[in-house]
Amino acid sequence: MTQPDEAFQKEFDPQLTRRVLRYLRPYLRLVLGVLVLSLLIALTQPTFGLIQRYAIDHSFGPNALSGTVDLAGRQRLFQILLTAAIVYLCLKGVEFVLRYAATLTINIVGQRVLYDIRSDIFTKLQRLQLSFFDKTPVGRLITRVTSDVDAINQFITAGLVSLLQSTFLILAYVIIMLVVSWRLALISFIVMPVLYWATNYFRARLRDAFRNNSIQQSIVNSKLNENITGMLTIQLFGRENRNAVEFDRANRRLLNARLESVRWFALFQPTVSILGSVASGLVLWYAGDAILGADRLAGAGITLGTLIAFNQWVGQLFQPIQDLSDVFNNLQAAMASSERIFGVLDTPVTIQDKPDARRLNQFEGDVHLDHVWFAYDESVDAHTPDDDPRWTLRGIDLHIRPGESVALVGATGAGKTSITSLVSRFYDVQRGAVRVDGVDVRDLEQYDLRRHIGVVLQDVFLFAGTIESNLTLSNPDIPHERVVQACKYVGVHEFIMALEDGYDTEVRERGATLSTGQKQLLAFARALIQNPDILLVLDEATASVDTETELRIQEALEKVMQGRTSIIIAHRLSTIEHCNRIVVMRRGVVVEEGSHRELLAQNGYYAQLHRLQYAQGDAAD
Ligand SMILES: Nc1ncnc2c1ncn2[C@@H]1O[C@H](COP(=O)(O)OP(=O)(O)OP(=O)(O)O)[C@@H](O)[C@H]1O
Repeated sequence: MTQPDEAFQKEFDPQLTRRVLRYLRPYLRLVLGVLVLSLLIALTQPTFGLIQRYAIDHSFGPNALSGTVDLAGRQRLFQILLTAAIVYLCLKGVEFVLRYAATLTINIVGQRVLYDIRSDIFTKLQRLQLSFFDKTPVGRLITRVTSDVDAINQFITAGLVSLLQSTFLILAYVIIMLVVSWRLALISFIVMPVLYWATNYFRARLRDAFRNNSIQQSIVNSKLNENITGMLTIQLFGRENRNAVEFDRANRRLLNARLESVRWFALFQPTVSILGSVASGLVLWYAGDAILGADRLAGAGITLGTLIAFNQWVGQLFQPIQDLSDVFNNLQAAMASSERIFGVLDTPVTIQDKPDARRLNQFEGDVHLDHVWFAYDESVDAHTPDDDPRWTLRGIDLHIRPGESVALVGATGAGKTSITSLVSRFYDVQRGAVRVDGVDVRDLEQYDLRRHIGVVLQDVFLFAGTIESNLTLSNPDIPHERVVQACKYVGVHEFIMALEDGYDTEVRERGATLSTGQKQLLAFARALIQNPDILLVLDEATASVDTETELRIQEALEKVMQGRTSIIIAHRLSTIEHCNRIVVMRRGVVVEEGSHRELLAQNGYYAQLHRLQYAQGDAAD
């Protein structure tokens, strides 16, 4: 996806270039190979003109054409022509092999570097803390791993290599032309600076036009997407006409952008072609003058063969000059992409294991939030005043004993989910500590901590794969019997067996074909199979299921909670009445605590919430 807010180009930056070049280090031999191959290709190129020149001057020279050569002489001349043709062909064969080897090698290097960078980004993304993903849109990260990485490939194949190859070729042509006839060479070079400038100019205009094209295209795409997915709302609110006008505006901008690029494109090729004709014309005029015997050019050594060879060289010199004019643009585009890629790679990992992090094989399941103050905003620190509005949790004290079930309730945004995120150490607290089995989670290995915590998310995430692999999370050590046992336990076995391939049914489009309730039950089964010591359930999903499914989920939840420390977030208070303890939160603080009965008896905030929900329930009935 195009990111209109991101820069496409950046000035050449030697430091960034050095960092990209570092990725070439493991492939130094291949890079040297490309260098040698490019040099050899550059050397073969002007040779074709030389062979033709030799053949023409020796076979069709003035003597041969004047008719004064006898038959034996003619045969000898033909022999020369034949030899020249064979050498020409052989050399073309060599050129084919060289080009094949060069293209293959450079692309192998380019692709390997891409592979390395993609792996580096992926590894980094996996280590980065959740707060990074809160701030960075998914589309942008995907662009890093796809198009930005491709721009680095451009940097290597179209940038660096093209720079080398074009420079070698230009040097080879210029030297051979100067050696064969310096006068004709200088005449031919007159057009080259104009060609370089024109190519630069047109390519820059074309690139701008293409960029504008893709921006306008992405605007049209997102308008289409919005209109198609939101068609119900659009028709309900009668927004068709207004949306049509908006779409037409975007569509027209796309049309204009496309026409703009067509205009430049239509000018580009004819301009190059005219410049080529001017160069050929100049060569023809000057060489013809010399061949036809102008006195002032006597001794210039220009023959018919030289004329034909020069005509060819001039044409061939155009390509590397055009390529060269594009090299710097390619490099600049790659600069912007590399900067963005290194931006991700350099993001500091704030949540990481201490060198002496403790390992815990068995968890009791004691969870203690000890005077916890927490804010998502990274500019908040331990010294930020208590009344700062950026605090999400303000001095939470909550001790949950092993095997105890605690429900967190409160209005939306009160900080319930934040508490569960802190127990898994997805974020670090600014003040106080979160302790599991008496150990600060910051002193534990993250892998160990999370291995013992089972989380049932409100939006159950199903991966591409079978139902079974989704339940075991692709762990081959979990036997099928255990999976079936867990599914029977939470009451989802019959449903799975009714599917086309039972446990081997492929989950499509992240389980779009499964109902919310079914996904929730699968999530419970998954949690059971992983057998965690601490269970976090974010069960808002029950809010959107029917009463029967809710009862089944309720039953499954009770079973899953048995014997383990559980923290449950529920919006439906009926779900959590049976919990050992209910913690009521409001704006980041705990306002009430106790069992369902105790809280009702207190007649405070919980009782109020409870009354409200029952009133709603009655109204709905
Ligand atoms: N990843 C995040 N980055 C920044 N702010 C966040 C993030 N997650 C939550 N918040 C903010 O923190 C506050 C507490 O959110 P939290 O999700 O903990 O509330 P909650 O009680 O679980 O609400 P709900 O019942 O709606 O899920 C809210 O104001 C929310 O906007």
